[in-house]
Amino acid sequence: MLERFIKKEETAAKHEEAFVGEKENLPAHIAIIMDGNGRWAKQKGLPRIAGHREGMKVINKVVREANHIGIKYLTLYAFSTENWKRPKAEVDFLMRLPEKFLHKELPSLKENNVRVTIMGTLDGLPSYTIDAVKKAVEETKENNGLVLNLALNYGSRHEMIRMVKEACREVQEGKQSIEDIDENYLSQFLLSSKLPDPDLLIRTSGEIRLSNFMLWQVAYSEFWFTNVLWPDFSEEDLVEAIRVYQKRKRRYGGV
Ligand SMILES: Cc1cc(N2CCCCCC2)n2ncc(-c3ccc(F)cc3)c2n1
Repeated sequence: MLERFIKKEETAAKHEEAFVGEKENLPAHIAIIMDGNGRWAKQKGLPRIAGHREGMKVINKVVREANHIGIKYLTLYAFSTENWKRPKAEVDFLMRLPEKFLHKELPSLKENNVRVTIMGTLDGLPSYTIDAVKKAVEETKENNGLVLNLALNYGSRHEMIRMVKEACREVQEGKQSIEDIDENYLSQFLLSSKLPDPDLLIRTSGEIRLSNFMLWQVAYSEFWFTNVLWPDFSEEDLVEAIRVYQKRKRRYGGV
């Protein structure tokens, strides 16, 4: 037990050292497309759901490390509107994960002052999934530490259609003129309207695409792609992504 504690402290110290004097240029908001779970399982001759189960375990490590480093917002792409096309058995398994994750992790999230928010459409999700996420949002709403924003039943094009409809409705009701519609006005209708846009987007498993994820919000984000499959993603991978981000943002006194 002591060895594990020492190891954890050494790891934390190492990471802290990596950022000593480099706290500036930290990304306030990191968004992650947690990809590669099915491939991880296939490589090990396991069913796809084993990859999702393993992928869920990684979240806790990443949340803890992000909180430790001082990241303010962490958005994780847990389930897209396109995921409904997967086999029923896989979707049923996935829909149980929010409840499983929160049953196990909510106490430590609360202990670490993490606020849980959900970005997506809860309509159409199973009641046990809705109940679990609503409970987590309610029980962490006063926390002011890391915001863990879970994209659940989320699709950026759905979000943009909703945004346009809201704007049209306000114009129809005379609350807004067409001439005054600008980025700022439309952004208020985003599902992520209470969060700043991601500074850094990470995608695992080597895929180089956005997959209908926060298309409006990542317009000016830095992207960091890694071949690491999500179940193998580690604190060191997160630190590496942040370090690359910091190097890109370093201006050496220039503009
Ligand atoms: C559908 C789904 C899939 C899911 N995977 C595990 C992680 C790898 C990627 C996909 C599979 N995870 N992991 C955590 C959640 C979750 C969602 C909402 C919430 F409030 C708390 C936890 C989750 N939800």
